[in-house]
Amino acid sequence: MKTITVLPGDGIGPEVTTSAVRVLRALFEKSGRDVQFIEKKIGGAAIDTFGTPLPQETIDQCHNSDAILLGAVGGPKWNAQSMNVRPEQGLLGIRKTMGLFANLRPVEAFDTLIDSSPIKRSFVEHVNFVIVRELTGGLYFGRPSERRGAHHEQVVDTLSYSKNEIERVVEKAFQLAMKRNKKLTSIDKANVLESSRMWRELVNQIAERYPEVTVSHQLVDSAAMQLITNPAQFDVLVTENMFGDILSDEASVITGSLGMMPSASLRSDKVGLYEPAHGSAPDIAGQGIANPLATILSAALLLRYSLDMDQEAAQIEKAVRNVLSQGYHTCDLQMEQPNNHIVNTAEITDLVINAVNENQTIA
Ligand SMILES: NC(=O)C1=CN([C@@H]2O[C@H](COP(=O)(O)OP(=O)(O)OC[C@H]3O[C@@H](n4cnc5c(N)ncnc54)[C@H](O)[C@@H]3O)[C@@H](O)[C@H]2O)C=CC1
Ligand SMILES: CC(C)CC(=O)C(=O)O
Ligand SMILES: [Mg+2]
Repeated sequence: MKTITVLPGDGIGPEVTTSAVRVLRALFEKSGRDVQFIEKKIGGAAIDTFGTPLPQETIDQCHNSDAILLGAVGGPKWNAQSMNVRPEQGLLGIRKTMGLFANLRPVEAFDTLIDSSPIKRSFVEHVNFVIVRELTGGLYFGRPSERRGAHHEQVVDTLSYSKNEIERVVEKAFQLAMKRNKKLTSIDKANVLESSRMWRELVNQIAERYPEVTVSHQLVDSAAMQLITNPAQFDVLVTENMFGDILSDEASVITGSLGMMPSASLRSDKVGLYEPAHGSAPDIAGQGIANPLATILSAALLLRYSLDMDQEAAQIEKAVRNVLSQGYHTCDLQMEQPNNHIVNTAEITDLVINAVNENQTIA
């Protein structure tokens, strides 16, 4: 039997993981797969119960899982707490403890959502790329990271990488590019940062083993602009942890909403952690209106990468497309077509499950 650990977290986290688990259960029932779901706490919810954002029982359970499905962590309730008990530390901690160094964030402009993006239709049409974000090193993990001085008048954060940390994520990005359109864009700040210069050197070295892949380098500031002005040029992007964090929220604008961007955090074996790219959205939490599609699409990635269930993954993706193409969407998406229906989190989940059940085969 396979085990999926569910970490709902905070804010809209429990709302969107509930949706994704419902879709997964429907699929497992249909395909006769024996999969158990075990829920554990992380983030603010864990601080409230255990005094820590990443309790040992959560870590142990994740280590005994085939895959992890996570909602989101954080919220204003925990913002006043000192840094070592912030909910976000739970998320960073589980990624690091599990060694999940490669975060894949696919960006696809679905036909029916093209006009939901504020970017011109001609720029967004046919866009389909994946951001590969380094996830367990870089600026979010470098030490020291602290306040200094008698009056805490100074502060330091550190961007640190070993060769191996860069090589393994770049290798993953090349492997992905080989399965796609064989185009890799590495994003850095090599005109300023030593870490970026080493990053660039290693990308060029690894490129020699992938002669079919066309490699280019872009500075992160210009890449941020080109993501909006010419997103169709991209196939696979690979970049440092914080650069990838920021660029992926920016890229979500192409999809119509942050609520449309799934992610898979991977390592060398099949175990992975799957979560939407968005946060806990405290401004809409508890209202039942969150868009669960990023988490449902993350569940599809879970099936593909951790459970070898490619066909079922494709069924979820097809179901999501079908529901959107019928004009159903949550209120974060702006749709102006005539058959436009705004629905809530539970309703869009029901529609996806119905669409999964109706489509026995993949077109
Ligand atoms: N992976 C994680 O657990 C992440 C956690 N965070 C945490 O989340 C908290 C809130 O952060 P924010 O900066 O507000 O970012 P956020 O991603 O939670 O929200 C940004 C905006 O997007 C909207 N939004 C996000 N997801 C949505 C969805 N599924 N459906 C509809 N609308 C959606 C929100 O309502 C908000 O207006 C913070 O504590 C932050 O640290 C932020 C990013 C990722
Ligand atoms: C705690 C943050 C690094 C979470 C975040 O913004 C993300 O992973 O996208
Ligand atoms: Mg982020």
